Amino acid sequence: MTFHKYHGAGNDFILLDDRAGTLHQQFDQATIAHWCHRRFGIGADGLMLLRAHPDYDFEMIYYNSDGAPSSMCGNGGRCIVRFAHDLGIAREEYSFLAVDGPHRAKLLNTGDISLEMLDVEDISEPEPDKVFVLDTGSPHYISFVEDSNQVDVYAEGRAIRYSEPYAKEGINVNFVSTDGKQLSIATYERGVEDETLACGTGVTAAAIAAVRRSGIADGAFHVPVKAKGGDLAVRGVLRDGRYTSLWLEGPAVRVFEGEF
Ligand SMILES: N[C@@H](CCC[C@H](N)C(=O)O)C(=O)O
Repeated sequence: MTFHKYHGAGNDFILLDDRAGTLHQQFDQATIAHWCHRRFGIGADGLMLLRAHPDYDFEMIYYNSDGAPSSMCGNGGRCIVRFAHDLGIAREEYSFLAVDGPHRAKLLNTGDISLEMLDVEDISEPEPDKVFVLDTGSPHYISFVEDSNQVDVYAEGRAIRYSEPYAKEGINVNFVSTDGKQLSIATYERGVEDETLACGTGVTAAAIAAVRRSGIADGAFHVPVKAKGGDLAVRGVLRDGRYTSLWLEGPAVRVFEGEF
């Protein structure tokens, strides 16, 4: 079987062309976890299948590196668009179905890929002005800190991820700091159960939390976000408490392909 390796700002994935729709019969959760293992397998934060779909350019099926299917992956969404393009599925604008619903995506002149994310309205603030919890396709805990690069992401992220009320379903934990111009972010991902170099739904959640925290009125926003594996940005519009027209932009790069 041919596999393809891609990354989006260091968030890396194994991609499989499953347009025939037969691959899921060939592996189970333990096999995916084995392939994603960084010492005994190919190594990746997740695995995706690109499936044919009658109403969309393709369907994205996503698994975390623990081998279990999970919720939306923003960097995965951007990488699977690049994969579709590399497979010869050429579009001005892509339209694909993911676990959280339909998405549009575009290849930008810079070479980056921009992915439309679902609207967000429900945001809770367990610690006002410091901690925000919201779902951008995947659930995120956003904690504003002095310097995200100084946080022990594995220890502190894991402690929050396994604390009540999050332990059962899990949550992705993001430490975010700002210099007033851009955000810096470090993320602990559930299902990988470790720090990853970037998380697209996490970057989207951090940008929304930063806009909310700034108290700005309705209007368009553009938030650059520095993840440990690369630079991303989120564009959007705040209207009557609803974050809409959300586009996540950043690199999505083919690394190599191989056989197993
Ligand atoms: N890396 C992803 C998020 C993947 C899903 C997450 N680990 C979860 O299970 O919630 C991204 O780029 O958004």
